[in-house]
Amino acid sequence: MKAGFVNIFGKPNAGKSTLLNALLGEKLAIISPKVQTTRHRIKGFLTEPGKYQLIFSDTPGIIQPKYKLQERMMQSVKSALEDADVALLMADVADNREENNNLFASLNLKVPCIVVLNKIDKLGDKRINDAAIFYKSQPYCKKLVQISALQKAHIDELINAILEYLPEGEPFYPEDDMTDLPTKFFVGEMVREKIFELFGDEIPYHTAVMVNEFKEKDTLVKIQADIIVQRESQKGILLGEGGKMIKQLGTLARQDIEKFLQQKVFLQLFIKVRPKWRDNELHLKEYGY
Ligand SMILES: Nc1nc2c(ncn2[C@@H]2O[C@H](COP(=O)(O)OP(=O)(O)OP(=O)(O)O)[C@@H](O)[C@H]2O)c(=O)[nH]1
Repeated sequence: MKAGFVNIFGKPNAGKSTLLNALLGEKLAIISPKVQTTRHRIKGFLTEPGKYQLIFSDTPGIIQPKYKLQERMMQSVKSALEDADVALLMADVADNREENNNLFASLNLKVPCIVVLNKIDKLGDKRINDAAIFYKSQPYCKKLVQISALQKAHIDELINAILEYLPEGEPFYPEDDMTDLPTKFFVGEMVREKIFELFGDEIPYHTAVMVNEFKEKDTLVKIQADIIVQRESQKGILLGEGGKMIKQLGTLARQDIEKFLQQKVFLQLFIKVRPKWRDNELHLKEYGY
C-alpha cells in the first residue's frame, strides 16, 4: 500500500481545479474561466483499497500579495508545498515557458516534482513536444506527464507517475472518505460558483459567501448563507430588479446543492454590505480565510 500527500501547483488558470475534478470525479473544486477563484486549499482523497491513497491539495493561483487576503493565500501555497510527498507543477502547454520555468525553479522544492503539461488538446504535436523537451531538461523535473484535464486524458498515467514517488504506508483517512473539508464549505463554493456564472467581471472578486446555518431536518436540509459585498451598488446588482437576480442565483445554487447532497434543500440567501472586508484581519478570520 502506498499513501501520501500530493500538491497541485501552478499559475492561475493552469487547470488545477479541473485536474482535481478529473481525478476525483466529484465537484470538489470550483471551476471558472476567471482567475483567482480558488481561495482555499482543497483536499480530496483518491483511494484504491489495498493499493494506494493519494491526498491531493489544490493551491490558490500565484498572485501578488496586494491585499491581505492574497498574502494569506501565498502563505497557504508555501505551507502546502512543504507538506507534500510529491508536487505536481502544472503548466498550460500554451503558456509562456520561461515564465513558468522561473516560477517553478524559484520554489526550490525539496520534494520530487512532476511537471504536468496540461491542455494538450489545444495544440498540435510539434508544439507539445517542444514544450515537453524544454521542461524535461530542467533540474526540478523528475518526470513529465502530458494530459488534458478537461478531456480526462492520460489521468491514469499521471496516477502511475505519482505512485512511483509515493512512500509505502497505511491510509491516513478512512477508505470511503472523499475529503476532510466540511460539507458547509462545498455549499458555500457552490453559491460562489453561481455568482461567477451570473455576474460580470467585477462582482465575483468583491464577494464572499459565508454559510451560517446548515441544519438537517427530516425531509430537507435548511441552509442559510450570507453573500458579503463591499458596496451598496454591488448589493443592488446582486439583488437585480425586484430581487430577480438573487432569486435566480438561489434557484441555480439550490439545484446544485441538492444534487451534491442528494437531498432536498431549503436555501436562504442574504446580501450584506461590509465595506472593508478584504483588508480587515478580523473579517478574514470570520470568513475562514
Ligand atoms: N482546453 C483545455 N482547457 C482546460 C484544460 N484544463 C483546464 N482547462 C480550462 O482552463 C480554465 C482554468 O481551469 P481551472 O481548473 O479553473 O484552473 P486553476 O489552475 O484551478 O485556476 P485557479 O483556481 O485560478 O488557480 C478553465 O476554463 C478550464 O476549463 C484542458 O485540459 N484543456
